[in-house]
Amino acid sequence: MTRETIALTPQPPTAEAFAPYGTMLGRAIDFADAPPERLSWHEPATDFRHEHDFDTAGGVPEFIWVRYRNPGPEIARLEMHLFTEQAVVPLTGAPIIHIVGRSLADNPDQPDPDSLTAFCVPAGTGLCMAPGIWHASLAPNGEAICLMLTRRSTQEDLVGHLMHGSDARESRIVTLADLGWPTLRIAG
Ligand SMILES: NC(=O)N[C@@H](O)C(=O)O
Repeated sequence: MTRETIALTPQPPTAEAFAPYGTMLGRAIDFADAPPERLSWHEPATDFRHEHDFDTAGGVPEFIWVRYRNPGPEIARLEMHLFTEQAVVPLTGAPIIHIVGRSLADNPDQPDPDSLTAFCVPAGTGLCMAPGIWHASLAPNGEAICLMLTRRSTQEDLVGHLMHGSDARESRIVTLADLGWPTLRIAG
């Protein structure tokens, strides 16, 4: 790899732009005219609609509360979860920069640098990643509190790895410098 730096310019999340990585949550839609399969309801005081059937591959789903404080702009590590989808929904005013990517075609345990995209995710929208999607999150505008939906066994496995160094059986975490990558950063 000859590039000095991989610089990603965050883009707004749209259903189309995020489709290679999973499902965008909270896309703009006319609640009053949502198609029947969206199981929606609209009245003067309330709108709601179906967004997504969350898939944990049979595991126990788990909500966790996440506080991101890493301002970036560099991203040192990427991680992915082998079996479960994972959704991240910013709750406070500060948007997050969520970086996602897919694995190399010939090595599922390494991200493909050419597949990376950064999204600027404001409160009120969210991203639900498919299993195997590499990711990292930055909070350049101050701490961002997020709701996260994941799989309990994946979380237990991840926390055990982070706290005690046990083998991660349900996730992969890579340090990009160990892969010989140039600096990965958010542009600007
Ligand atoms: N799962 C978890 O707790 N955190 C990471 O997966 C993350 O994306 O922040």
